[in-house]
Amino acid sequence: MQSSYELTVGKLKRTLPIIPINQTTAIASFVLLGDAELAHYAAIELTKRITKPFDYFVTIETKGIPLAEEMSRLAGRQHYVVLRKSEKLYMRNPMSIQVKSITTTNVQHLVLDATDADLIKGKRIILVDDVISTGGSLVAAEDLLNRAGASVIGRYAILAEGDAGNRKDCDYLAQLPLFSLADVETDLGQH
Ligand SMILES: Nc1ncnc2[nH]cnc12
Repeated sequence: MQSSYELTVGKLKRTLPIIPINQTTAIASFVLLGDAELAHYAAIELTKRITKPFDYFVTIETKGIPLAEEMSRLAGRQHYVVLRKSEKLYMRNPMSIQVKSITTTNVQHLVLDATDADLIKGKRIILVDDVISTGGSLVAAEDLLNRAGASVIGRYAILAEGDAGNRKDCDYLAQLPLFSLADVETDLGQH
């Protein structure tokens, strides 16, 4: 098996390194930060697919931010909301929820500033992120948004990883496989 993965997103191609994340599994590491071309192109393609009326885009810190920024501009939205990974001193009454992600070992938090919570109360939300994988971040994000009185009416990501490719409630541009670490190591050992 290969030690990198050739990703195709519409007209764009990227070579992703395959990185172990635990004893058994490796991922093709997709880092949207810094890839202005891909963020812009993916935003155009995903924004085209939005058919329902909505009020705000919401994304999850960190790698969803460039995508939400581009999609907001394209959809003519002045403001979008970022669920942060930690409380900041400048936040007013932050609301928070626990989340476990595939790429981080520790339990993380998603945090919503009360100023943003006030903004999205009773509003229709489209969640956007770079990759949907286990869905853990998405579930936590939706719980937090529901607590704030908002409802998620759409979910868009550039990539759906592993089983997320079977989800019917998310729209995405390409699928990303998960890799067995045994296969990756066998391959690396041959070079
Ligand atoms: N393949 C991947 N690359 C980068 N971040 C991820 N988060 C979940 N899956 C990922």
